[in-house]
Amino acid sequence: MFQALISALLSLAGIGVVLAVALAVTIWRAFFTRLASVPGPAIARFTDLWYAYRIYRGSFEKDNVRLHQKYGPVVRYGVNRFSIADPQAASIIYGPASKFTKSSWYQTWGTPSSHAWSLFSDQDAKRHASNRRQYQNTYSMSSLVHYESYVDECAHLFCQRLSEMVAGTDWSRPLDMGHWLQCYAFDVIGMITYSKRIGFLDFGEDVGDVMRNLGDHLAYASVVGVYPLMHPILFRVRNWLAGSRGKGRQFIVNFTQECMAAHQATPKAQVMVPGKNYGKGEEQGQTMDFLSKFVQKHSQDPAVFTTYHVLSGCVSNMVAGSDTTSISLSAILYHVLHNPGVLTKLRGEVDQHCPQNKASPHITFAQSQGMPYLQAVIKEALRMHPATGLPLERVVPEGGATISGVFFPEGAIVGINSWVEHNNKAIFGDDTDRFNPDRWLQKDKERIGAMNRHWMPFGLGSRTCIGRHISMLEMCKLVPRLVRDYDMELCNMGQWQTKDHWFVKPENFKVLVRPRLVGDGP
Ligand code: HEM
Repeated sequence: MFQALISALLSLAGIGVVLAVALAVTIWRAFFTRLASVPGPAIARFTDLWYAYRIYRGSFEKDNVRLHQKYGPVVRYGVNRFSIADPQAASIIYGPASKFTKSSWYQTWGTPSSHAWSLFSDQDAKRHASNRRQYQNTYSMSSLVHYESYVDECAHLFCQRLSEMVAGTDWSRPLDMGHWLQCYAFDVIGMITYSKRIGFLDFGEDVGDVMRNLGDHLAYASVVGVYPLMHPILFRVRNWLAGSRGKGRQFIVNFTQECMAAHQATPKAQVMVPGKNYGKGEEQGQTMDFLSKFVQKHSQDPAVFTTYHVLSGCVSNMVAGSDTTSISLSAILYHVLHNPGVLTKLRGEVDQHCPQNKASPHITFAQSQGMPYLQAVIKEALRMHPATGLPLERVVPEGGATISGVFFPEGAIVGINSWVEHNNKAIFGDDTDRFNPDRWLQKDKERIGAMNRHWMPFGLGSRTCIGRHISMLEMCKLVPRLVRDYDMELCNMGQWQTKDHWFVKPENFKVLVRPRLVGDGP
């Protein structure tokens, strides 16, 4: 009895000591370290819960811009987390010579095991560089132009579905354009990865619950990433509760494995695109999808390109390749429809370069590259609404770093949010709030060079988006086609609602659509 009492008192004393030490460390960090003078919300000095809560609320891209408007170029948003808005910062943090690595926030984007790396979440810079080299070729622009027919097929089906849905409705039926654009982007990824549409465009719905689980993964990983120590437990508990198919990321991994098994079991789909003239050596049957390329790489060198590389490459496509592109496509359409002057100019350019032709409705990537206004519209929309909306966090390397006049010791987490960078008037001009594609067409080449260096919808440096050429191909082909062949009107002319769980996704992007008759003005 007496012994039990002593041991209980000792345990209590132990807990008390741990709490006291934690409190002392928190107070010391908040008030007595070099970084104590960095301004920000008072509560963020003491706990990262403020940041986790703000992510959960889903509008951190706006919060982040406001923080800098209130506190200046360097802002604290967590105990050891700092957001930077300074033109000099990007090259220090993400530039070619940078030794900054990804922060622990990225851990929740992978499966909790030190061996189960993913290209996006890997914090080990050496391993990442070696793995990235393995994939780089497959994602290069020169490889991707061979996939045009895959994109054409999905663009064709997308337009067919639009026409079917609005046939005879005379503007009366609003379409959930955000959803349909995600169907398009997901089916393109299916075609490129497995030579097979997953079927979103065919059914118009969330085939196999994939979109819902992707959304679940984003919400989970973005919030729990602030406290990654919880990830190994939460990941297992969530999946155990969900049953055999798993939840969030694990569900996507399982779904990917099913797609891979189906691909390996049947010969590659041979779908010919209506209206497309296939040139010599360009037949769709000759284009190798990503999975076939990965499998070939594996059989050539199984020790270097392992079966895990094959799976991980396909999972990356599924997780990173649909929301990002559909959000960017939504942003382009939203801003174009909000600005009738831009629509008129864009349509004029498209009509001139590729007039309507029912026999051959596709717009080639090469044609899209010959339309400077289209390129400026895409760039400006991705400036106004980059798909990712949280700081791209990096850890300050050994020796520390001075950024925007503040010395950050080794281990501090610093990051730039593309929403903040794209809002910087010193880089993009005084009218950053205005959708103005012409800013990319001005004569001042130096200014354009600076804007290009700070345009970061696809990130910057060694961790820049490996899939950006895929999405550019998708956007460059679909946008001019929609503008040329359809009249569209926004249903809610006010601001749209978005949710930022890493990807800043529109929630109510409703559009009225009507096929455009040849010769119609916008
Ligand atoms: C408009 C579309 C897209 C946008 C805006 C976008 C955005 C980004 C950004 C900002 C990053 C860097 C994140 C960071 O530094 O923390 C990134 C990385 C990545 N993206 Fe994309 N992405 C897009 C499309 C795609 C597609 C289509 C794929 C694959 C098919 C893809 C796969 C990846 C992968 C694997 C990474 C990690 C690369 C690495 O760390 O080496 N993305 N993306």
